[in-house]
Amino acid sequence: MSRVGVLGAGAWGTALAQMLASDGREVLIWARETELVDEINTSHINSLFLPSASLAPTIRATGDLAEVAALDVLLVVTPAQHMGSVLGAMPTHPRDLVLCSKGIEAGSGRVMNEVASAAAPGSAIAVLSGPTFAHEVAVGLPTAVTLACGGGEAQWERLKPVIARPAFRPYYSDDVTGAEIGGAVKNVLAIACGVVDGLGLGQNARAALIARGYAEMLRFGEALGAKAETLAGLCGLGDLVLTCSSTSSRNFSLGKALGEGKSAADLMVDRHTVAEGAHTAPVLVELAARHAVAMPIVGAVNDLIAGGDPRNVVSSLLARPLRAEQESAG
Ligand SMILES: NC(=O)C1=CN([C@@H]2O[C@H](COP(=O)(O)OP(=O)(O)OC[C@H]3O[C@@H](n4cnc5c(N)ncnc54)[C@H](O)[C@@H]3O)[C@@H](O)[C@H]2O)C=CC1
Ligand SMILES: O=C(CO)COP(=O)(O)O
Repeated sequence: MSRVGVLGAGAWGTALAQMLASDGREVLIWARETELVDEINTSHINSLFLPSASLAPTIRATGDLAEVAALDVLLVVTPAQHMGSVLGAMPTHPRDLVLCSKGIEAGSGRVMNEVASAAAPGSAIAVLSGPTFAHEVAVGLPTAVTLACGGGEAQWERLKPVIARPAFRPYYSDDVTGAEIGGAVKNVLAIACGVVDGLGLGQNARAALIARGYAEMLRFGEALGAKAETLAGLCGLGDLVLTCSSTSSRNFSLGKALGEGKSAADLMVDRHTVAEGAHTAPVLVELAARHAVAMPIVGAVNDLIAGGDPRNVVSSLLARPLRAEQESAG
């Protein structure tokens, strides 16, 4: 049986470890925080990032990257901005890396599979993404995800018995780029939907924003070589609908607080959980410009993160010239 582990003991890494351990198998999880290693091993809880879950006794935590490097399959669940440094600090890498983080690396503009391929050139890379709030997965509520395998069907055959559980259904895809873009872009759009909620603009506005945001996701994906049908699936539209309609989303909640008038700087300082969309928005604006893709909603979120007034930003969006719904200029 493949030896499996998780890199990163935030809410999502911990929930994935719990999901993997639900059939009694042993799961190793790497935690950056020493106190978390001790707590998971002795009290079987993660009070820092997923306090609601009572963890399976077959989950063992380690702070030693060499231990997780020796596994067969490693789910990589660090925040997007730290994936390169954590993978780079590992002495070797497992045969299969399954990337579960959602974001784009600031500065380089690299999507996660580019970051991972550069840090671990010998590993086969897959991307796991879909509608998956950590606290629901941790208690065994059902969901389904896209498992996009850069190693094609041979990798899918290796990974599906390791990852599938009765309440956790992976669907195969060969479109790694599409799976990554869905997760990265929806985080930014979730901030926008939170702003609409915080400003009290109504449910019509939110639905319109989801549809127009999805059009931005499709245009951007197409420019980077993603398949439209991937973005219409679990990792795109599925995750967009979830994250854009719930205060369980950190991105949505961040947007809601911005819409309610809190300052972006205050909201970002001292966060101990990650709202990836705030880090993705600036780099996504740069990439969209580089590829000549119109992404006005992403641009508006970027303006808000930079300190713009939500009412002015929404007014500017609403004042854009009227055009055909399917026009590529957005
Ligand atoms: N929480 C969720 O429901 C889901 C999260 N994700 C994605 O999973 C990724 C991780 O998110 P969460 O587990 O929710 O994180 P979290 O917000 O629960 O925890 C923060 C994590 O960041 C780590 N961290 C902080 N500074 C670091 C550094 N300098 N180097 C390396 N790691 C550092 C902490 O150790 C901790 O694991 C994100 O990309 C997120 O978008 C994806 C699906 C669901
Ligand atoms: O990606 C997620 C659910 O699929 C989690 O969203 P947040 O990071 O906004 O909480």
